[in-house]
Amino acid sequence: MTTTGHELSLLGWRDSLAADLPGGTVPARVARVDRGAAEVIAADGDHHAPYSARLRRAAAEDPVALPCVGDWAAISWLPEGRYELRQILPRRTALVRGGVSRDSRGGLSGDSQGQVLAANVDIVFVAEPAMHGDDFADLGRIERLLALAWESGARPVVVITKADLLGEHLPGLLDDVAAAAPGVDLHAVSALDGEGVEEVRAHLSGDATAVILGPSGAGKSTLVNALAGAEVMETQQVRAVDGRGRHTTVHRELVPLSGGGLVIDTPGIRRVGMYEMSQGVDMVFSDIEELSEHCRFADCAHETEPGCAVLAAVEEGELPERRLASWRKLQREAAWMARRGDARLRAEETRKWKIIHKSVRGRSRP
Ligand SMILES: Nc1nc2c(ncn2[C@@H]2O[C@H](COP(=O)(O)OP(=O)(O)OP(=O)(O)O)[C@@H](O)[C@H]2O)c(=O)[nH]1
Ligand SMILES: [Zn+2]
Repeated sequence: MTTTGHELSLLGWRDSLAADLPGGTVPARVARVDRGAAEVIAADGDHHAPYSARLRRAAAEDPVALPCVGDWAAISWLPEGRYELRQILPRRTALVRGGVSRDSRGGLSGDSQGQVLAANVDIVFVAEPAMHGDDFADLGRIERLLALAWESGARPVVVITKADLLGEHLPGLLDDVAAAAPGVDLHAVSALDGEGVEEVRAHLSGDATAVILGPSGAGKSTLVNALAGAEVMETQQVRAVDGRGRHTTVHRELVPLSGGGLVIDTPGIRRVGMYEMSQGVDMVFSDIEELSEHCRFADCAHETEPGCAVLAAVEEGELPERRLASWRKLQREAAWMARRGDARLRAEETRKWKIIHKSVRGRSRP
């Protein structure tokens, strides 16, 4: 490899990926995707890299094969004087949208609705404002985003933003949030006075990649700017000179931070609410899962069953009623997503059979 390992490691490169790099290619990290091409960051600079014909064919079969922000890609320099994105390297983690399902080996496949939104993400910051209008932080929304985060394979971290708006009530709120997010690191930040920003940044030390999920107005862009120590979100137009001396303007959704680490901030991820999340829900509500082991009936739904340890915990004030309601809601939603996924798989099977039948019929005709 002709690239300098040092710079690549700042982009989150892992040496284990080198084995999957085809000959004649160099690695580059996808900073943004457009139809049929990606903006990538390589050791020698930023490049525009249209997809190879083979990659386009693979993506037409399965949209999960499409590059997404955060992917590591193998790019090659073509004789006609441009880069081509030949293939993507195996993903460590993937944030996916509904329509994508995981097979038993953990591989992904998707229908036309399916999409991988970000790849190789280590940390999901779940941002929730301490105050949103006149309301306090929404614990149910935190639980939902945590489920999505766990599902991706990345580690969630809860960030309560706009902490300055709460004053003396902050510790009380943080207690409630901690109860809604067992086993998850929790930080309160105020971008106004810089409070807590260093603690958040510490999660990114080295080469970790993070995404920020949270409602509109949570202060996500403000936080990214605080982490970057610059107005990256407003001034995303980065002029760069590529290896061949041409100037390209790159609008990045993957932002390398000067102090190490990278943050992904994309409109697509912000807007999306539909992911597969049944395993994620179990992770978020690990306290309820634990309690349910003490229910009299193994298949207890914690509704009206006698000897229900979950209902008993609510009764005794150990488990907030709100949290049980939130679990029910997300369970229902996850079950709905799963059924939808099953229906999709069945439809896909039927379609394949029809094609096979057609070709068989076609062959048997004289
Ligand atoms: N008081 C206070 N206000 C903040 C803080 N952080 C952000 N804000 C304000 O909250 C508003 C929304 O901030 P943004 O960073 O644009 O929020 P966002 O989450 O990126 O919003 P979308 O782009 O709509 O998703 C802006 O007016 C910010 O100035 C904070 O720590 N304290
Ligand atoms: Zn029960």
